[in-house]
Amino acid sequence: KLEKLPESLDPKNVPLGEAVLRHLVYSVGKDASHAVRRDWCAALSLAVRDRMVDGWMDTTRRIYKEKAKRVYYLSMEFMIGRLLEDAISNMGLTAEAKGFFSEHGLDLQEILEAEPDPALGNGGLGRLAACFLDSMATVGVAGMGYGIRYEHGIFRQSFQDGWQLEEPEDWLIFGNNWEFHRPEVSYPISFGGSVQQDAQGKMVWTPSERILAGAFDTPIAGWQGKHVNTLRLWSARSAETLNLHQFNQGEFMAASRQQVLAESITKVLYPGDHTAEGRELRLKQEVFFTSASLQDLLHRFLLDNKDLTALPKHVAIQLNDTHPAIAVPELVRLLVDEHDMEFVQSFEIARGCLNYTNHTLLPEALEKWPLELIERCLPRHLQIIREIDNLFAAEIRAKFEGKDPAPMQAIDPHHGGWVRMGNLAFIGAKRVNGVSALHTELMKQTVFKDLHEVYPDRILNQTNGITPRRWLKECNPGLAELITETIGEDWVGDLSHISELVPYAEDKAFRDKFKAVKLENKKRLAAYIQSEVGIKVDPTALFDIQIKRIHEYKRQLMNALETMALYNAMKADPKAGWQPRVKIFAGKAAPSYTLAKLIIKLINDAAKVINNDPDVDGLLKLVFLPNYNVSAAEILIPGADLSEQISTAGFEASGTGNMKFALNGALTVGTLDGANVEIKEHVGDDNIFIFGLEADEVAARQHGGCQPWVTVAETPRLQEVVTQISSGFYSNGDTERFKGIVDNVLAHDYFQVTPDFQAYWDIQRKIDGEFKDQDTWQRMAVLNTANMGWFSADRTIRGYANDIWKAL
Ligand SMILES: CCc1ccc([C@H](C)CC(=O)N[C@@H]2O[C@H](CO)[C@@H](O)[C@H](O)[C@H]2O)cc1
Repeated sequence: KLEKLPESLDPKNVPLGEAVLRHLVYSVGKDASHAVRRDWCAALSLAVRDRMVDGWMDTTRRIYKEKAKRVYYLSMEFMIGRLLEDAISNMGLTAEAKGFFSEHGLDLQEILEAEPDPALGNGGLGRLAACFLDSMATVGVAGMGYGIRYEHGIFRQSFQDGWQLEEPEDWLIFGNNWEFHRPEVSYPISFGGSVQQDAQGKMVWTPSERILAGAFDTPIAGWQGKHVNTLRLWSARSAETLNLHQFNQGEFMAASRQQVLAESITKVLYPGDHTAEGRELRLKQEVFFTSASLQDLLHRFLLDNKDLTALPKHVAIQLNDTHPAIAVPELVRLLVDEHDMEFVQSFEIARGCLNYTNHTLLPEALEKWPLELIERCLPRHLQIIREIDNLFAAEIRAKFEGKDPAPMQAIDPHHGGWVRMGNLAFIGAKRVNGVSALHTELMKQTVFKDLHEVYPDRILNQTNGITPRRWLKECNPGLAELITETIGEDWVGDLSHISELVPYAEDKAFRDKFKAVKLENKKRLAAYIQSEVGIKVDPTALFDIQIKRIHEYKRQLMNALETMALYNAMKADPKAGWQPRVKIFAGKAAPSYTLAKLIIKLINDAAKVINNDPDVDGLLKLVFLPNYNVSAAEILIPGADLSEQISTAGFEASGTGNMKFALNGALTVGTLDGANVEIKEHVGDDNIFIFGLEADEVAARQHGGCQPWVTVAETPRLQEVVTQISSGFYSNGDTERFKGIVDNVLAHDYFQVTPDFQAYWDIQRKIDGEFKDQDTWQRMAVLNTANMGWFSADRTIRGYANDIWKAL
């Protein structure tokens, strides 16, 4: 009877401003005259959330009614960024919100910036998951994100004398206005103990540790709020309550020991991007959210289905890399141990639902857990993994005479015994995909070569994408308005329409407007740089930006070395008519990654020298912005002229920053790596700057053993810079400080900086020339924006839905 609420309660019938004021007073408990920006931010968030709830319930009701196939996206990371501007835009409330606040002399932009940025991810993988949530809700997939509600996301980065400092990130300190706590949704997660066989021969696991997973739901509205899906994040708490007796004895620590231990599981995100640290707590985090998610989706399935053999018809599960790969034995365990199903049938059901996406080929990023740890923490899962390996081996022996299954199995008995999560995920999945065409081919030729031979149709490609809502409509309103006034607004919901801009590349008037928008964005970025690091940059200079996690394969070092060589050349002849450049870096290094942290220090030390040298004032500035995150990217990307995508070919699985820059009218300088290859195919060879060794050449050199010191000696500009660095030129004469970098480059140079340096220098000089011819440059820039339609995450999600999930 209460299904349909009285009209008067429908938030759509209350002007947004009134709803904001009502929440300010009755939800936030502040009156307008004393409210600060954060209070208005909270009130506006609650008012906008109200508008999403009806759509949310409608979507849920529709999914149940239509028995739509459900998609569950399991990810250890969701780098969702601030949600308010995105929700306002997707719900079509931007104008109304702007109007209300300017009416009251308040600036909506300032209120939006009062929202904390929930950095629940490290980098590409986490942000992709967030873009996918937006696209699944926009395209109308019944998709649900499952992850961890970390109390602390990726660390806050600051610099002390140029060195990276890490501090805990505190996104929840003022509460979270978007989530709904679901205390009634709670699942037990078990660890340790032992497994016995009962009289009926059934395996019974008696865990030594049990904690509870509690659900927190965040509504995810798609474009125009047509569909509102759910992001369910799990938080750990103890199954036991406080030990009151101990507490009264004053043993406060002992009394809350269980609570502290349990809550530590969802306390903080592991900051390792590409380095599997192999810590027990990390394994527990992976098991915790995976088990809670599988228990929850089975519970939901059984609400209106009885026959678990039908699960694959109604449910598709996507494993975001190997981090939730324990899902393979865990789903089998739940079906066998808790639903009394037969082992082989349970494995078939699990394999019918599970799909695995690989995001990296870096050996150190491929997770493998010590057998003894799995034995100790997950004795029942290990039994099941062994049975899966046996089933797999039998299948291989049956199908491939004389083929040894051992190298492909999950368990590697050698070197003390390991469980290889990549193999486990591959064996337990129906489909395995890479994230760019090149990466998927390399997966077949390298890490999964033998598995690909035995399962030739299992691997397919789904090239990454980005949501055009956050990464154009919201972060670059100037360009969005220009596009909409030129070709209408259909591009927001369907980015393939943006190709209607192609003819305007030939339209001088349009190019000038395009350029004017870019200049405004560069001025905004210049103000941000001034406020963040106190460096004044000229918005008419060429803004050359490299923003991403710091990693040797992403080659921030090669960019820094080229910058130092440019500095030398400018100093040698300041009047040579140089194209003024602002080199902008940003990105975090994993705290344990010393070489990456040393590269940050080198760039900061070089900046001190270059930015204070009057000889190159107005010609060259070097900036390293602290604490790069989603919100910073939303200011940096619209203000870029040049996008640095210079990874060692074969190492960047896809990249997604490359897509964001090109969509916002920046030109790419890059290698034929990851999705750069496909960006080149779509924007055209003349509208991108490609250089360097290709993946097969890199592989040949890495296996062939190269002599980087010889290459340096043969590359004068590089030699000069390397000599300067090792002589202490950038370190007040301290010849030791950057020894780690110099020795590494000269001796190993595994990531091929030395052989690619000259080509990189040459193409940068070519770019100087091209930028001077602004008409040509703007034509190329318009053609980049106009040809990026395919890189919408809506296209990617439709690919997953049609080729993998069968869910549309
Ligand atoms: C276990 C530690 C760990 C943590 C995160 C990861 C991620 C897979 C690293 C990552 O973010 N990979 C990036 O994924 C993006 C989305 O597909 C790609 O665009 C990037 O090329 C890839 O580096 C590996 C290992």
